[in-house]
Amino acid sequence: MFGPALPLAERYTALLADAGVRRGLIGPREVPRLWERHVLNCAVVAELIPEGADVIDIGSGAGLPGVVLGLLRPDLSITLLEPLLRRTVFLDECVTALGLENVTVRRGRAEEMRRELRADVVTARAVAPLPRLAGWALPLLRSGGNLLALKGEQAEAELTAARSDLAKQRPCVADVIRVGHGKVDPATTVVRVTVTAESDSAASPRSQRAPGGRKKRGRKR
Ligand SMILES: C[S@@+](CC[C@H](N)C(=O)[O-])C[C@H]1O[C@@H](n2cnc3c(N)ncnc32)[C@H](O)[C@@H]1O
Repeated sequence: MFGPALPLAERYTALLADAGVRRGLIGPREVPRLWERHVLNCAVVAELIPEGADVIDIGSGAGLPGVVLGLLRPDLSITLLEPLLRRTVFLDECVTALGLENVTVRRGRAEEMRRELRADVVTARAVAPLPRLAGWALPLLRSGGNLLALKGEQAEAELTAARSDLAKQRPCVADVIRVGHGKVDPATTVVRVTVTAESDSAASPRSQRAPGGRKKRGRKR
């Protein structure tokens, strides 16, 4: 699945198992299942993200899924958004160690970034219940953009309970999809919320750029 990025994925997994565990960012019991349950589980989400997209990963923690997406997809421009210093220090170290020129670490809370950040895709894994997460993520999305929330088996129930909340926040459609069949078991469950076309007078010209309109950047290995 990783192709030429496999050595980077292995290096990142080793960083999680070593410094990630020592600094309390990953539980020691997760080490035997880091690859299957964490790295692969996040990697399969890449197939939902269009070429050249700007991505914000809210609540990156130790870098899941943002670092995995960044190393797998050099075409993406990824912002790892994380409020806790201890975690942003680790994320900066990962970005440097892996030479990820397409990944930027930003310390802050998602709800405080409305004026500063815009993206085609927002990802989040294990960060907040859907209504709260959508309240943080939807203002950061360009029209037509997607929130991809990695959720557990209760995703359908969570979405059903959250639908009216979502509709109040911004015009959108939402569904639950499972990605990575045959690559990861169980497949990764994603709640996808797509912002539908709207007349958004607050949108900046930048916010209306289509994915892929950005010049590609190379990666230093
Ligand atoms: C349970 S951890 C999940 C980390 C990672 N996404 C993962 O799956 O391993 C939740 C993360 O969300 C971050 N977080 C909490 N509130 C946030 C907010 N308002 N904006 C951005 N991140 C937030 C926390 O600091 C923490 O790192």
